[in-house]
Amino acid sequence: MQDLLKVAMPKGRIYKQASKLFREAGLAIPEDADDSRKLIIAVPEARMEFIMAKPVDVPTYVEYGVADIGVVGKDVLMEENRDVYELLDLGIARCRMSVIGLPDWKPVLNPRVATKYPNVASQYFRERGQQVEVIKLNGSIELAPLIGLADRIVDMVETGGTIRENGLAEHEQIFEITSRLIANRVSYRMKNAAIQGLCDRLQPVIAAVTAKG
Ligand SMILES: Nc1ncnc2c1ncn2[C@@H]1O[C@H](COP(=O)(O)OP(=O)(O)OP(=O)(O)O)[C@@H](O)[C@H]1O
Ligand SMILES: O=P(O)(O)OC[C@H]1O[C@H](OP(=O)(O)OP(=O)(O)O)[C@H](O)[C@@H]1O
Repeated sequence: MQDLLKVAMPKGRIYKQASKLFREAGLAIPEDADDSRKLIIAVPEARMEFIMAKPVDVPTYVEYGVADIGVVGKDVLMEENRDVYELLDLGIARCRMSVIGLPDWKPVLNPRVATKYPNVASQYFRERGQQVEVIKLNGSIELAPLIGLADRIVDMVETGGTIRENGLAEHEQIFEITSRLIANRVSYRMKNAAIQGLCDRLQPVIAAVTAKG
């Protein structure tokens, strides 16, 4: 019998898109899992078990091997820098990471940059030879330039609605972001048939979705 795969699934905005993709790949993901508060969801027909995680924790579960594979945004992967394999670009939860500020922003010496992504932001400005003070926040990042905590922010932009409604401007686009399928290094060897089988089922679905735009 095929190995059972423990899958770290992000709760929240990625889950709906990931479960849709898995269903389109022919996996029997129960519909009632979408609105459930259960943290461990058995998906017996697909030989899977979903571990419902906070998105930022997915690479941690996978690195430690308590999940064999996981679904996670590239933003989180870059920030967390965990020792995991990145297997597939799933093409879902598409957005971008950008530098944002007031429209009339002018460069200052040693500016403050607020973000949920201190490692990515520090590296970005370091590579450009710009000295900045990075301030870590956990949400409502757009507040920072509005109330004078920071000169600029590094944050996600999807529809652009949040920056528009708050009178902010997107100064630089840093990366295009999509969600990725990641694997624990040992699981990838020990459960290779099951993991490869999943990738083989997902790939044509991803190609079709990407072709549609
Ligand atoms: N508009 C968006 N803002 C932020 N992230 C987005 C957006 N659209 C897609 N994403 C992707 O979704 C992932 C999860 O988003 P986020 O970190 O906001 O978690 P969430 O689903 O709101 O759950 P939680 O609030 O519990 O962390 C991000 O890491 C990113 O890859
Ligand atoms: O371009 P948009 O479509 O408006 O999406 C971008 C917004 O969505 C995210 O916030 P989220 O909803 O996760 O809230 P939080 O970061 O304040 O928790 C992100 O941090 C931006 O604020």
